[in-house]
Amino acid sequence: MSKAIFNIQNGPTFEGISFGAEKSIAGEAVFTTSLVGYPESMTDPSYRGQILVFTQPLIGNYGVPDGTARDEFNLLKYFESPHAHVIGIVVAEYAYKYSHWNAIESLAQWCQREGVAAITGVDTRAVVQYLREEGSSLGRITIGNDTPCEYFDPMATHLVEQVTTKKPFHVASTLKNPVANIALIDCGVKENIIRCLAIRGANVTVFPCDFKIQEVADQFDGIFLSNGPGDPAMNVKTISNLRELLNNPNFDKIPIFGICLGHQLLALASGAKTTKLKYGNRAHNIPVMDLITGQCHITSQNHGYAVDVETLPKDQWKPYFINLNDQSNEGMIHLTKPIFSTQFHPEAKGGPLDTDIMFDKFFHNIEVFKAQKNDLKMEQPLKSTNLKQLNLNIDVLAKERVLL
Ligand SMILES: NC(=O)CC[C@H](N)C(=O)O
Repeated sequence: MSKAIFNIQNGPTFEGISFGAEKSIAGEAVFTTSLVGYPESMTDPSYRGQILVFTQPLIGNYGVPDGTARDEFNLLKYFESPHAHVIGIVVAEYAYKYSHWNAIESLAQWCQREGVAAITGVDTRAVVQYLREEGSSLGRITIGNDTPCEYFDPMATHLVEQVTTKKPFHVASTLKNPVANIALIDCGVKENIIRCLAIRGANVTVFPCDFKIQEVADQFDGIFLSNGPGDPAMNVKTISNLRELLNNPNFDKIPIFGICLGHQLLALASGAKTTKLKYGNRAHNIPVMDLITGQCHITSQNHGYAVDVETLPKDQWKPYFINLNDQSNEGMIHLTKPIFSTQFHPEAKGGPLDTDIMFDKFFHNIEVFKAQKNDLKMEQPLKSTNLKQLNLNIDVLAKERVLL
């Protein structure tokens, strides 16, 4: 067992014990107040490049499930992507003994295999007090007698490029008659988002982040914009593709739904701005209010940026949800088109399932769209021949994300 040191740039230093990879690292230090769900959070691509501080004091007590287990859609059953994306974790007390029916290894073993630095014995309350006062900060974990890494800001890099699928892939519905064909722009999609679409009967074709969606949108019944890491403004190509899609009157009726980064990209494509929050919202119990119905929902969240609601073009969009803790924007809805987006995560994993209804709303919009297409006799089912012209024959597409 080596000693480890957790430093915050221009801030305090904490000494502890290493229980993960024997690898010193540097990144952005952020905290989550979630009580459970460390395997899901650590494999969520949105955490790419970050050092995650858990405020839940005891971490590791239920071990880590089988990261290769698959469900009926060939999606990962327990992980949100095949690998860990956090580069380090900071905990108050690591549970050296774990027990759970589906655990196959300890958190320490998994971190060691995945190259994630981990430190235990840290007063995480003090870390959070510092980050809340001073705002998100860079941090580093130094193992043993290693020379400390230089501080490094992952937000200054294009993180989405590192996590998006390298080639399109296809997740087929298990229904004999699938209800919709959805195109998903993968900026680092969580497995459970794809599941939430597939479980409702959709075929989901997943495209790399900079894929020209405007060129194939007519083949689909709905478009989904995924979550993802980093500063949303870095995604220049994706934003310009979305802008073309939004500005093309042929696509006025196609339903679009974006979650978290997807919400931010939709806002940027519409001419709005995003800003960095002081320390972000990462938790499973954040209250948001639906500004249309006045209903309050408890939501799962993981973001460091937010849409500046004042910059939303008011002739096209209105805010949909508001965060009841810090009044930040939590979603938007188009005034005339079937498009909406949420800053929070309705797919949860982990977290409360209250806002699962957002997926139902998307499918309702799809149903309306399909009925309109029928009326106008312009139904265009997903024709693999058309996609073939783009080398996208769905029958030969990969069945899972294509990593480097
Ligand atoms: N979960 C996400 O999609 C995060 C979005 C973005 N990277 C942010 O931090 O705000």
